[in-house]
Amino acid sequence: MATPHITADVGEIAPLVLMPGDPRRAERIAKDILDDPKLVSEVRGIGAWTGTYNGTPMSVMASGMGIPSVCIYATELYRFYGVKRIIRVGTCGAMSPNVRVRDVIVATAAHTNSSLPHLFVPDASLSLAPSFSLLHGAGHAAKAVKDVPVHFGPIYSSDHFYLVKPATTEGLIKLGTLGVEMEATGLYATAMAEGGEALAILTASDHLFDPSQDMTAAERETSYQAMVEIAANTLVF
Ligand SMILES: O=P(O)(O)O[C@H]1O[C@H](CO)[C@@H](O)[C@H]1O
Ligand SMILES: O=c1cc[nH]c(=O)[nH]1
Repeated sequence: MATPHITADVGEIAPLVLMPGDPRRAERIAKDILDDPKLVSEVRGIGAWTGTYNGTPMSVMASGMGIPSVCIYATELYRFYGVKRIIRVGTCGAMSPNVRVRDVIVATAAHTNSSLPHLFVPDASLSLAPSFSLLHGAGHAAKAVKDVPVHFGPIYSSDHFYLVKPATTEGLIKLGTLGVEMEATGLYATAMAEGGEALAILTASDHLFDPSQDMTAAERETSYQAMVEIAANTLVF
């Protein structure tokens, strides 16, 4: 059975999924960490690979950029493919002065400027949070990573990469927000709506206030080792 955006047969995508935004990062991650990775869908260039991670079936599939895109793929995976757990492995801009480029952030909540939290329930703005069991697992998995700082805290999902409003950034930082990206809110909302589990783990690819260490486009595709190690071990925790 295919969906409008995935051509894999049911059973060809594992219940555990790693989901970067970038399709090229997805392919690299799949080939790096999965044994015997097989390409099972590539509609619109969004590749999905399935193999095993330390003997457990696991898939890697990209989400594309932005909340509408991640909502499409996550909904189809939870609703039609029996996926149980999705962990986003993305890049973000660091906001907090305590986070440096290349640090890892585990998103304990996702603030947003998107209208999505208002769409599911009339007259309510949902609190968008990851599943507790994945967050708990990430706490354990992060302990094995010694060489990269791992921060736990809220992040901000923005609908516009370039619309950075100083007053918004300042207010978010005062509330302890660690970084900005574009999908976690959509993934957390979709998991709640579809009865799945979700978490976002991010690598800071740039800093809003100090561009001196910012990653190049190539580094954003390839610098993911600590984040992916935590995410894969959390999926199987
Ligand atoms: O690196 P990925 O996972 O795509 O994540 C970040 O990068 C993209 C913007 O450049 C957005 O998708 C944002 O969320
Ligand atoms: O969405 C993103 C991703 C990386 N860096 C940013 O500033 N924003």
